[in-house]
Amino acid sequence: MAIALRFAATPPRLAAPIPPTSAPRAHGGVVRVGAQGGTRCGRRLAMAAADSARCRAKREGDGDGVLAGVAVHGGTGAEGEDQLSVVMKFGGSSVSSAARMKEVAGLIQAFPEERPVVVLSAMGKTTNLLLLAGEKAVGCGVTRVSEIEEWNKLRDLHIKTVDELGLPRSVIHAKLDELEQLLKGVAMMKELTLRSTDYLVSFGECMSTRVFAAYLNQIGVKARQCDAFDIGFITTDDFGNAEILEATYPAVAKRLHGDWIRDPAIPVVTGFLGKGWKSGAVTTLGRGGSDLTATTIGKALGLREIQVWKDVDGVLTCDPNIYPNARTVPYLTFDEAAELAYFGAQVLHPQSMRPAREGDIPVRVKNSYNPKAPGTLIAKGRDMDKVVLTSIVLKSNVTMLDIVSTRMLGQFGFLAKVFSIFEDLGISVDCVATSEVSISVSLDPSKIWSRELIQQELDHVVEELEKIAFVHLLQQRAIVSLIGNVRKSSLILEKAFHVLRRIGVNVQMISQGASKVNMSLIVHDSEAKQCVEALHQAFFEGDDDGDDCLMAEFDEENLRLEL
Ligand SMILES: Nc1ncnc2c1ncn2[C@@H]1O[C@H](COP(=O)(O)OP(=O)(O)O)[C@@H](O)[C@H]1O
Ligand SMILES: N[C@@H](CC(=O)OP(=O)(O)O)C(=O)O
Repeated sequence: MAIALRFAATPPRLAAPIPPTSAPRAHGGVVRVGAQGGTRCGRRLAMAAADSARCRAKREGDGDGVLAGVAVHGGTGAEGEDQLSVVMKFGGSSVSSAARMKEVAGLIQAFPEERPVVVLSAMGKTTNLLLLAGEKAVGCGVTRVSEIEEWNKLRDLHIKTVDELGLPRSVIHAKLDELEQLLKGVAMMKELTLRSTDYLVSFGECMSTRVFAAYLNQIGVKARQCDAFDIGFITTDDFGNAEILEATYPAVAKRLHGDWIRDPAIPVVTGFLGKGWKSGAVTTLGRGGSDLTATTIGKALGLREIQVWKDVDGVLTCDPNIYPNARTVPYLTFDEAAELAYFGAQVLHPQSMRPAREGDIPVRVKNSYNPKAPGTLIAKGRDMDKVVLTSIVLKSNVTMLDIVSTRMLGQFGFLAKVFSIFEDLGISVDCVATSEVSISVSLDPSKIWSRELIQQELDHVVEELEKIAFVHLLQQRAIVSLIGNVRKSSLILEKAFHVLRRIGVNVQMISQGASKVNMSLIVHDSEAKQCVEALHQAFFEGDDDGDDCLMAEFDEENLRLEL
């Protein structure tokens, strides 16, 4: 086993298609792409809004396209009384039952001064049930679709929810009928493509939002259900993992703002969904993609804040399922949060920080089960002086490749050749460590927001790389990422290696990204959980050192949302 100890440059994120900066008119004529007036979100919103025949806002004539009363960027409090002000995104666990929907409606009512855009995920585990139902439909025959356990479960859950909320079943009937027809179609065709899978799972969000919007209206909170694919979410046609195109921002701003001005009602938007710009078909943004829907809306409208409501007290010092003593991280930068998500923390979608960072809109992670908890505030910067380590993230089931050049020292172009092979095969690389003649990389076969690597593909990569190098394939590895202040890397690494030596774990590769917030250690999968526990105890639970690592105290601003 080669151990590459040289720090690598930024982990390359290969295989991301380069999206067109603006897309032509989407098929079906539902989404019309507005002209883009510039890069700043306020300018974009202003131009989009100006383009709207329905928009009552008047051009001020400042020559910059900024409209009176239109929120131009986050955090300034510049938005007028008649503008949408925040995004409130509620994940599946927050809306898993009628009781939960009532709680969430209560949360929205608890902030009467806010004019939120609400983004919802599918109820509870509906997305998983839909995927399983689809798989079963492929092999079960049309006549047996009604017996598919997962279909029955999710139908019963939605009917029960509607009943318990005192809503007419008609709120959900059309969608349930359509879904049953779709499953029968899958059974008849004996085929489920990526495209039809996206259409199938879209029913989860389409149903939860219809139920919730109807409930808000019933309790006197005026709401309007919106399907993301009908209000301007334009994506690539990468079904299962579509990327949002730039044209989305003006289109969504124009539509949501225009509707609000014409007839103020809280928009209840489907998370996770978009519309492929070539196919016009429903696409999904990768598992957990509703976070990205929320931040995209936040940037599009230049809102003051994006709230993502979960079932945990915020972003924690590690995954509570791995180690229950995890604590809340009060503050994070966009970079830290993005790195944390990219390296496997399920709590945030990996791409979701990008729109928030670009629009400079703070993201607040809150617990819908414990709204009094202050949560985590993610913003552009924070005082890093006292920060040592912020969070520990574990990504399991990682495959590693040690690639050693067959040529002599001083050969140029070796790295370029290696990465062009990954690019050609569309394979994503997480961590890299290099020396002049060797390179170690980690690949992630179980990536849920990227394509899955299968053994055949791995064999193919190895075959291609063997044309220029000796290659060792190492599976069942794990990446333990230390997200923190890389300016204190010596302190972090000294302490981490001390701990790992004490518990007898050998680090197989180390990589420090140029992001300056992440140091990744690769260990064997079987030792990973033990590593996280020991590192957590040392960094966050130690008598003296723990204080160093815990972040600044919660301040008043962060407590603002307390009920
Ligand atoms: N570092 C972390 N901080 C908080 N939660 C984490 C972390 N790592 C993993 N998780 C998991 O992420 C879950 C919340 O994310 P997710 O299930 O996507 O929420 P939602 O569906 O409500 O949007 C938590 O229940 C927790 O199990
Ligand atoms: N329902 C989708 C999208 C989503 O964002 O869900 P959640 O917010 O519950 O992670 C999923 O399960 O992937």
